[in-house]
Order: sequence, then structure tokens, then C-alpha cells
Amino acid sequence: MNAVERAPLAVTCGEPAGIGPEVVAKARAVAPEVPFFVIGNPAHFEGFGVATRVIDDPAAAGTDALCILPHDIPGPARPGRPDGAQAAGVISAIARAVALAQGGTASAMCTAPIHKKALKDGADFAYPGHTEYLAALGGVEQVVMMLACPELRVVPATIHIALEEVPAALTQAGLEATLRITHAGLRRDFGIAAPRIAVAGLNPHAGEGGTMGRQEVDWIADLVARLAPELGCFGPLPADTMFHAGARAHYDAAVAMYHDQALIPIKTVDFAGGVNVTLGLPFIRTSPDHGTAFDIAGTGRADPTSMVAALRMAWDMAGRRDGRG
Ligand SMILES: NC(=O)C1=CN([C@@H]2O[C@H](COP(=O)(O)OP(=O)(O)OC[C@H]3O[C@@H](n4cnc5c(N)ncnc54)[C@H](O)[C@@H]3O)[C@@H](O)[C@H]2O)C=CC1
Ligand SMILES: NCC(=O)COP(=O)(O)O
Repeated sequence: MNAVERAPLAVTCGEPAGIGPEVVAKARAVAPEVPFFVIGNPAHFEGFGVATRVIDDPAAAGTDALCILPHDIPGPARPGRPDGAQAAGVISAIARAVALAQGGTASAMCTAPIHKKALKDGADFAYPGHTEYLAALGGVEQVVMMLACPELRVVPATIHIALEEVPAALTQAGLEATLRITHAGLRRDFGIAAPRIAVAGLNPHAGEGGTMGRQEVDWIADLVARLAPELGCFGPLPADTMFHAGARAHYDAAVAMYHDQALIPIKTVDFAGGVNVTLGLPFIRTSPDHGTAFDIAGTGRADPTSMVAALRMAWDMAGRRDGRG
């Protein structure tokens, strides 16, 4: 155990052809206070100017070097060119991190980005992203994807589905569960005693009284009003005017109706420093907000800021949950 007797973080390598290995290696140097080990092929972490140490036991992880717990992901990392033979190992590394986090050998997990199509093509990965895969591994029906930076927290109520599927996927039960998980996460993991949650409408101008779509008047407004006393939620608000600085001062998190409604504002406000955190799991998981960035993989230009923020957030959450945060 490290100085505070908290287990290290388990970090997954993500897609070897992407910038995951580079940002993980660089993060080791930028966040010396966070103990972590990465699950992956040690060869994929060479060449980034960071000392590495192969370990066979997570308890041996330290902050002296990039500690690597070897995992069977065959072949070299080929920047920008995913290798289908590596897909199964990339997926099983995630499952291994979950097992370590659930067993307490890791205090939390942090995932480097995967390339969803590469995993589907290479290993028939059945999930659209980590979020859904982690929910299945954790045995929970619904989780919440939150992206957080110092200025803004956002939650999409529907996640990795086509835009045309959003209206049917939005249900009263689903939105209520999203609001409850968000509220609980803000209290437990962010230390906000009485969270304020803004809820976006689905349609332009939040439907403008039913003239531009009916979901708001048919059920969203009633649901939000019913839950307001318990969850501190309000809305539905027109999505186009709820993300400017003045509006953000009135809430701790914004629940949006679909992926891009939530992610465009936060990636615009703080692309470098945003963190993706999955709420509602029986373990802690964070991730950088960016993807595999094949266009710059292998160039040395990957910015580790978001990975560093993700590591720090996971470490802080673990501390908060064990009472030492
Ligand atoms: N948590 C995860 O596993 C995530 C995975 N993805 C996946 O990543 C793949 C590529 O997604 P894109 O939409 O292209 O987004 P992306 O985030 O990989 O890249 C978008 C743009 O931002 C740049 N960029 C991204 N991260 C950067 C960094 N750390 N430093 C400097 N520049 C950076 C890229 O070079 C690119 O120009 C897709 O398969 C997507 O599904 C995307 C987001 C999260
Ligand atoms: N756009 C966010 C994203 O793709 C995150 O996906 P994941 O964390 O579920 O893999």
C-alpha cells in the first residue's frame, strides 16, 4: 500500500493504435501524487521518454515509474492503424480492471480511449462504449455518463444511439433514473450537499409550448416538477441558452436529452481538461473526455491534460469514498 494506504488506480491501455498509451505515459510524469498501474502490453509504452517498470502484482505499483501490469495484447502498436488481433485483449483489459476495482486491489479504474469500430470489427464488441460495457460488467441496469470540468458538468440522458432513436429512447422512468443517479453522484463523489440540476428540453426552445415538439409539455415538465423538491432539478430549459457562463452559475450539473446536446458545450468550454465519469456503478471509473485521435497518434503531440484530470478525479473520489479525500 502507498502512504495513505489506498490501493492504486487501475488504468486500461485503450486502443494501442491511438494516443492512449502516450497520454498514460505522459500523465505519469505530470501527476506524481497519484499511484497507478496500467494494464497493457509493456512494449506499447516505450518511446515516450518515461521510465517504465513491469509488475506482476498491483500492490507493487508506485509513482517512481510507469508501472505496467502485462496483459495479452499481441503485436506492436501501429499508430493510426488498429490491429484486429488486439481487440480481444483491449476488451479483456477493461474487464480485468473492473475485477481489480471490485475486489479492492485497485481503488478505482481509469480508462484510456478505445476505438469502438475497431473493437467491433476485431472482436465483435457488443457495446457502443465503455459506459454500456461497464454497466453490464457491474451488473447494473442504468448508469449515467457525466462529463465534468471545473466550469461545467453535463449528463446526456441518452448516450450512444442514433439521433433518430432519441425520442423513443427517452422515457419517464429512464429520465427519472438519470436524475436520481446524477443527484446521488453529485452528493457522494463531488461533495455537493444540495445539488442543483438543470434539465434541458429536447426540442428547439424547449418545445415553445408545444409548437415545436410535444415531449416537454406532454411529460418532461411534469416529471421535473414532481422530482424538484427531492432532487433540486428544474426545467426543461431551452438547450441553446443554458450553457453560457451566466446560466451555468445556477446549476451544478446539466442533464441533456442526447449525446451531442451535452458534449458539445463541455468540449467547447474545456476540451483539454474534461473528464468522463460513469456514475451508478459499484466501482469508480473515470476517463479522459477525448478519443483515440488517430490523426496525431505516433507524432508525440498528444496532450495528457485530460488523462491527468481523470486520474486525479478518480483518486479524489476514492479518497472521498474511503473517508480520506
Ligand atoms: N472514452 C473513450 O473510449 C472515447 C472514445 N472515443 C472514440 O475515439 C475515436 C475517435 O473519436 P473522435 O471523434 O475523432 O475524437 P477524438 O477526441 O479522438 O479526436 C478529435 C480531435 O481532437 C484531437 N485530440 C483528441 N485528443 C487529443 C489530445 N489528448 N491531445 C491533442 N489533440 C487531441 C484529435 O487529434 C482530433 O483532431 C472514435 O472511435 C470514438 O468513438 C471518443 C471519445 C471517448
Ligand atoms: N463521447 C463520449 C464517449 O464516447 C465516451 O464513451 P465511453 O466512455 O462510453 O467509452
